[in-house]
Amino acid sequence: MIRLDKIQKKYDLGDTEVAALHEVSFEITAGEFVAIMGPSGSGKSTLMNIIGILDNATGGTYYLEDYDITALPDKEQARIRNTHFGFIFQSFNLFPELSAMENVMLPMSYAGVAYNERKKRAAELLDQVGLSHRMSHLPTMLSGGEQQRVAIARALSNKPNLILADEPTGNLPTDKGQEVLDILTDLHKQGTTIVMVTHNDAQGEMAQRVINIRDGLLASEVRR
Ligand SMILES: Nc1ncnc2c1ncn2[C@@H]1O[C@H](COP(=O)(O)OP(=O)(O)OP(=O)(O)O)[C@@H](O)[C@H]1O
Repeated sequence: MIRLDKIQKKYDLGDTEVAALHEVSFEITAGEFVAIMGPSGSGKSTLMNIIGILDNATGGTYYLEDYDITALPDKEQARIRNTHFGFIFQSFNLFPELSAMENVMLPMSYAGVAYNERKKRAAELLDQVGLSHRMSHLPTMLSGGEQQRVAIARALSNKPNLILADEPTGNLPTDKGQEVLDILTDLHKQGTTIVMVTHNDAQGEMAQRVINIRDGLLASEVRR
């Protein structure tokens, strides 16, 4: 599904350069649950941003299904990003002026789904994450765990093949983090491919495969 071939990322800071990734190569097969682990500053978020086509590599080739992502124009990259990925971030990233329901509906409007269908699907997804009683709440009226569950419902709205989760439990207390992980584990059982950045060893153990990044290099890999 995903193949990274010698992916490099350099950030140009004018008079200096930061090399965040050095020739990272690996594949992710459809249906896998992969954890990406490594110390702070090792390049995990940079790697996730490249996989999710939120940023471009400065070297190497990224294949997603039959697409050579690195060779595509921005517009085509955006279309693939919107149709293939669901994103979950550490800081939830909900729109504060939109209700839970409207936040979940939003990506579907970008994808051209009709209003009634958007509303129906958003209600189903919020129900799936246990928030059918919170649909009209604004994010500020929701707890952190509830906000992250809205973010998961939003990530699922366009039926993505792949969920990219960057420290999804980083801002949550342990019990609420566990609820989020349980939802991700269920999604994986239903066939969704999941790539998750985590600092937490116990969470890494929930994945089938752990990719360890150190100083922008793939340091080791563990498969279960
Ligand atoms: N926009 C940027 N401009 C310049 N340097 C950057 C930028 N983003 C990241 N870096 C640098 O690239 C390296 C990798 O950063 P990255 O955010 O990918 O690490 P990380 O493993 O996700 O860290 P953390 O666990 O702390 O989130 C770091 O040295 C960081 O300072």
